[in-house]
Amino acid sequence: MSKRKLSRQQRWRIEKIQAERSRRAEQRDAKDSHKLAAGEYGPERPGRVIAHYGRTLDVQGDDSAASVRCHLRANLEGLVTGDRITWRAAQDAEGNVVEGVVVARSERDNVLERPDARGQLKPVAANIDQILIVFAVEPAPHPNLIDRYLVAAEATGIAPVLVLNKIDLLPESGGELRALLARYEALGYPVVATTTAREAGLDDLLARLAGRTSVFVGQSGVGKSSLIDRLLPDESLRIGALSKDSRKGTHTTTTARLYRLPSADAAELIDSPGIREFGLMHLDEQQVAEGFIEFRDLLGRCRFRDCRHRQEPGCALLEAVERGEIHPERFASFRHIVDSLNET
Ligand SMILES: Nc1nc2c(ncn2[C@@H]2O[C@H](COP(=O)(O)OP(=O)(O)OP(=O)(O)O)[C@@H](O)[C@H]2O)c(=O)[nH]1
Ligand SMILES: [Zn+2]
Repeated sequence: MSKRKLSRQQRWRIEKIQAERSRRAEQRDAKDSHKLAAGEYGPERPGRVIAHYGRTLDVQGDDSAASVRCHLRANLEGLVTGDRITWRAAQDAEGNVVEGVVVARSERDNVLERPDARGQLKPVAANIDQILIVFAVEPAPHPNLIDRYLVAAEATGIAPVLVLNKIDLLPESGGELRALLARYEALGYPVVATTTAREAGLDDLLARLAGRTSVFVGQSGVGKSSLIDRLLPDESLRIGALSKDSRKGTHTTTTARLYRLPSADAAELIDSPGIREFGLMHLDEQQVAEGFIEFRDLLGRCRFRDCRHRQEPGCALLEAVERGEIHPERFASFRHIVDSLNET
């Protein structure tokens, strides 16, 4: 295992310890809440955050299809869509669940972040299994752009999947695009080809979505909205199975929301404009290098410890390019991304 992989693991351990600390604090608070709300709320149960609006959340119990508007305990800050939580439900005289209180958050597998207006990183969604990077026959995919998305996805630790949309526009000769896709497939990335213009083509995508929580990202105009419309044809599903009262004051356009797809088994989608814009931000040179998966085993093997992989003698990456083990276009892409980081 390379040195850089280790340091990444160390970072992960620190995060884990911090998460454990806050989990304990949350558990203490949950105990207080237990006493406070004695008789008012039912027993603790597992659930998932479906959407959040400031101090209120929509929660779906693991054992139910409908979501419930929940309050948040005072010290439970920063919950996001996709968080797994513990909650307690309040029932009316007829035994219907009318509202709930969230008492604890479980540890996250991963989290998607984006900078807020002041440039501070803020979590927007958690516990995601895969990032579907959508690109299209038109507007044509720039290989560098795909690499940017892949690097950003790799930095989150969430598995990327490449989705080529608008294959109905693929010319007979579409050799260039196919070669590009084959290159990514050879690196081990799953690739799915779709079209929303024809009836065929969505089955592979549905198979990919089944049993997982996914987000769609990608450049404007590639067809993300069209794909999501196909997957969630029923507007009421999008708004969620909330009662009219619960829905009051909901900002459906800005918040990330989790949807369960009707057409695929246990498939979940988390969507929001903020997530769709996910791209390359806040990354340093080392993260970019780690984001190229074929570089990983070579990192730390250059002659110079501070090698920037430009023209240094004994550079393990340059040598791998020369041997044909790293595709020159991927390497050019790496350079391009690093240079763009230095510009800003
Ligand atoms: N030919 C063809 N056109 C498509 C396909 N999917 C989407 N489009 C068209 O491409 C255009 C952009 O589609 P959108 O779904 O709005 O793309 P988007 O990625 O959501 O774009 P933003 O909302 O800007 O991020 C629309 O005119 C769609 O009708 C497809 O499979 N084939
Ligand atoms: Zn080097």
